Amino acid sequence: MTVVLTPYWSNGQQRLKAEPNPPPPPPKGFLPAAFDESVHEQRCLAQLRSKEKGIEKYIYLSQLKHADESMFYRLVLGQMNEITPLIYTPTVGDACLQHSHNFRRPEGLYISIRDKGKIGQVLRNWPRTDEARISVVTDGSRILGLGDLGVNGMPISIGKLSLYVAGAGIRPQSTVPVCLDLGTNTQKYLDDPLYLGLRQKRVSQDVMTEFMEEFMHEMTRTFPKLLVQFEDFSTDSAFLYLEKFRNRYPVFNDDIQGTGAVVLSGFINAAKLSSAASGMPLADHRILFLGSGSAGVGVGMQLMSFFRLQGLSEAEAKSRIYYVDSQGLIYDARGPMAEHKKYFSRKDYNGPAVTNLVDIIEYVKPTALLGLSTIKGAFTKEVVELMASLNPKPIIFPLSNPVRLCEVDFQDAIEWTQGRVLFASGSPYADVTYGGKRFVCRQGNNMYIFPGLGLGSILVRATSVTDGMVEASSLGLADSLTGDERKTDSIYPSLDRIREISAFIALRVIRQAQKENVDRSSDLRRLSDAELLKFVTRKMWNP
Ligand SMILES: O=C([O-])CC(=O)C(=O)O
Ligand SMILES: [Mg+2]
Repeated sequence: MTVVLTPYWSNGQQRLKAEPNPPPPPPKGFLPAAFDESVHEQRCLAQLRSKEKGIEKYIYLSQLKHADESMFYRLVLGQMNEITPLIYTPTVGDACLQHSHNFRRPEGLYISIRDKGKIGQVLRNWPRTDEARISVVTDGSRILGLGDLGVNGMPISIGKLSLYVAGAGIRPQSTVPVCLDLGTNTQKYLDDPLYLGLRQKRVSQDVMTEFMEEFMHEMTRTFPKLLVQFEDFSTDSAFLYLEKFRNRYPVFNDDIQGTGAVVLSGFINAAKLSSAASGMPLADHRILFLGSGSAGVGVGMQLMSFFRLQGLSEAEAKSRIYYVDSQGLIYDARGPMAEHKKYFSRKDYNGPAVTNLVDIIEYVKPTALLGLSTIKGAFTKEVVELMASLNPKPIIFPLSNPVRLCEVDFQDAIEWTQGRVLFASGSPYADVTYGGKRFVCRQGNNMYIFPGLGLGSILVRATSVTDGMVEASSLGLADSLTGDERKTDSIYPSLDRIREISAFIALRVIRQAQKENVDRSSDLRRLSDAELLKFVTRKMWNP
C-alpha cells in the first residue's frame, strides 16, 4: 500500500527515486487496526464491480494504479479475463476518445512538435532513465479503428504497457508511455476547448520525418537499454518509420508485426483443424482479406510464412492471398494504388471491377476470411453462410477493434455456421451456447504477442527486432496450446496463462536472436532451454 503525500506531478519521480521497491508500509496510524492486504483485494474488486459503465471501471482502475500499483496488478493478474477488457481493448478505446475530458494526472511523456530541437531535454525529465526498458510510442493518428485522435491516443500507450507488466512481468518503473503531438486532422478535437493537444493540423510527412529522426536518436541516447514499440500510427507512417528505423534501433511495429504474428499463430492452428475436416492440404488454403491498412497488409506478409513453411515458393504463397479494399478486389489492372497495396495486388485478374464481397467470395472460394476493415457488420449473414457452404470448418477472423467496429459478432458467426466456424476476433466476446454446446471466443489480438516478443528482445538485449524473431514469437504462441485447449478447437490459449505463454514466447525469441547474432546478452547462450526458461520466469516482476 503506497500512501501518496506528494504533489501529483512529483509522485512518480518521488516514488521512483526515493523509495525502495517494494515501498515501505505506511506509518503506524495511517491504516485501521484490522486492515489486511488480502481482504483489501476483495474490497477493491467489490468497488470495481460496483461501477456500471466500462469507462467508470477504467477510471477506478487508473486511480488504483496510481495510488497502489501493486494492488492494481494483483487484481489484473487475478482476474485477467475480467480486467483486460477494462484496461485495454475495448474500453481503452473509450478512454482515448474521452482522454481530454477525463485527464487527471500525467502518466507518460507528451512530446510535441514544438519540442523539436530539444527533445532530449524533455526525455531526460523522466525519472530513472537507466531503468527504462520498453516504451510504447503512438502519434495518435490511427487509434484502434477510431481514426485520428491526436494526443488523446495516450491511453493506448498506457494500456499496452500495463499488459507488459501484467503479461510479461516487466517492472512497472521500466515502462515509458509516450504520445507524440504532431497535430490532429480531426476538427472536433481542434474545436474542443478541453482538448489537450496542439490546436493545429498534422505537420507534413517531411517535417514529421525530421522530428522522428531526432526523437529516435534522443530516445536511445536518453534510455540506453530501451526497446521501442510503435503503436497505432496511420498506415503510411507505420510502414515508413518501421522501415526507416528497424535496422538502426531495437524497434518493432505492433500493428504490422504484432498483429501479423498473432494472426499467423491462430491461422496455423485453425488451418490444421480446417484441413482435418475437409481433407484439403494445408498448402491449398486461400485467404481473403477485407481491409488493406497497416494491420491488414502486415498480417498478409506474416501469413506468407505459413505457406513458406508448407514448402511453397514466394510467388505460390502470394497467389494464395487476396485483398479487398473500399473499391473491391485489389488487382493491377484496376489502376493506380497506394504503395503498400501493390505487393498483394492480383496480376491474374483482368475482368471488370468486383466490389461486392459475396461476388468476390464466389470468385476466390476462400477457406479463410479475415477482417481488418473497421466496417461493422461487413461479414453479413449471406457472407458467413456462403463461407460455411464452401467449407466444412470456415475460418472467419473479424479482427477490427474495438468491438463495435467488428465485422461480425461471435454469436451470429456461431449461429450462421451451425457452430462450425473457426473464429477469432480482435476484441473480446462473451461465451456463446449453441445446440447445447458452449463456445469460447478467443481473441486474435496482438496482446498475446507483444509482451513475450518484448520480454525476449529486452532480456537478450537485441540490437534489432528481426523478422525471424517476430516469426519465432508467432510459432511459439501456436505451440503453447495445451492438450485440453486443442481438444476444444481452441486456436489460442487461455489468457489466464499469459505469463507462462509470454515466457515461452520470450525463450523462442531469444534463441532466434542468438541465431541471427543480434543478441548482446551473450551469457544467455550458455543456458539450456530449461535453464533459459527458468531465467526468463525468474526475471518477471510480481506484484
Ligand atoms: O490494441 C489492440 O487491441 C490491437 C491493436 O493494436 C489495434 O487494434 O490497433
Ligand atoms: Mg494497435
